Amino acid sequence: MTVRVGVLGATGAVGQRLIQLLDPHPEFEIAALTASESSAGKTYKEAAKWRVNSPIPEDVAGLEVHATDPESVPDDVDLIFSSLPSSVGAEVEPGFCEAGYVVSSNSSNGRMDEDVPLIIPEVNADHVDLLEVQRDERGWDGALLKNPNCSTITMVPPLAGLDREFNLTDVRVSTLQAVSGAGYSGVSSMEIIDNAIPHIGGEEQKMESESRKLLGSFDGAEVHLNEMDVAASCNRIPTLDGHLENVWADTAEDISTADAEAAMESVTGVDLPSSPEKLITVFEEPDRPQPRLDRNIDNGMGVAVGGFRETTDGVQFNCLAHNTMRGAAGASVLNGELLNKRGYL
Ligand SMILES: N[C@@H](CC=O)C(=O)O
Repeated sequence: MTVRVGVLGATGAVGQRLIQLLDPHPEFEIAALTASESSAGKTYKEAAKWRVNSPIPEDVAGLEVHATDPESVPDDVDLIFSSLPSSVGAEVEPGFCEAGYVVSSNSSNGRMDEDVPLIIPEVNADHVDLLEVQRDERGWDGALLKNPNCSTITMVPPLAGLDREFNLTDVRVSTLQAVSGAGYSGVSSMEIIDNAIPHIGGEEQKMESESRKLLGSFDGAEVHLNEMDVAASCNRIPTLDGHLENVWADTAEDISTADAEAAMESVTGVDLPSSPEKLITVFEEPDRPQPRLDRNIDNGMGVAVGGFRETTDGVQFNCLAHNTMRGAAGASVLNGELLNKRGYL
């Protein structure tokens, strides 16, 4: 049965990607769009400055955009995708859940809340049942589930393979993040052309905390954070899409580069429409993965790894994923598919 879905923040960069992915989706049908007050009452085509590299879907172009409040969204919408600025998400998402809507959110508010599942389906799908605890505690008919930050999503699948086989103790990561991560008006051309910016506000803290939650264990009542120590340094570079990351991972057990590659490849896709079969592609060429060449791997939903070297206490590698697909809109859609499959809608 087709699931009727709504998109909050539909005119933004991630909102547009969501529409691109949801329009042809085999399980979902776009039924409601919301944006800021200034867009309410306009058609989507009038309200959105469409910047995605495929035409605006015809059946979406004429839909009316509503204000972002639960009263504006029809009751027969079963699932809401949210890509709101975090301050707005914090204000409105709980109201949607209280009104009975199930929300798959890309916004960063609430990701570390104890009763909010933070999910990458190929890594920790079992955490979704934290929603039972959330519903009990908050008295919601709806539910709130989050995907992680784009730079965290890039490194966690390969780390999951290492942790399962060899127990991670320390992770150090330095990122080279594309400008699309900051949105259309995030970084000006004068700031980023011929430059690199060694600061992305709040990003390091997100990588350090979210990765420990994703690789933590769920005992049916709460998620216990993984005990590994994570330190991140985040940098913006002038690529358009695709976050590249240099990772140093220390393990409790001895590990060779071949062991590391095999452990990562054991983290495969899951049985959901947007999950790639393979998930992690290992490159043997020392100069891969690269953003321009490899960000669209598995329709932008794969993770590419390479550049393996043994270190004193573990292994060093590079990883790359498409930040607005696997790292944002695609991640939310995948979580929506999980919610549907697990009967939460
Ligand atoms: N916070 C991230 C968003 C992901 O693309 C960034 O700034 O790059």
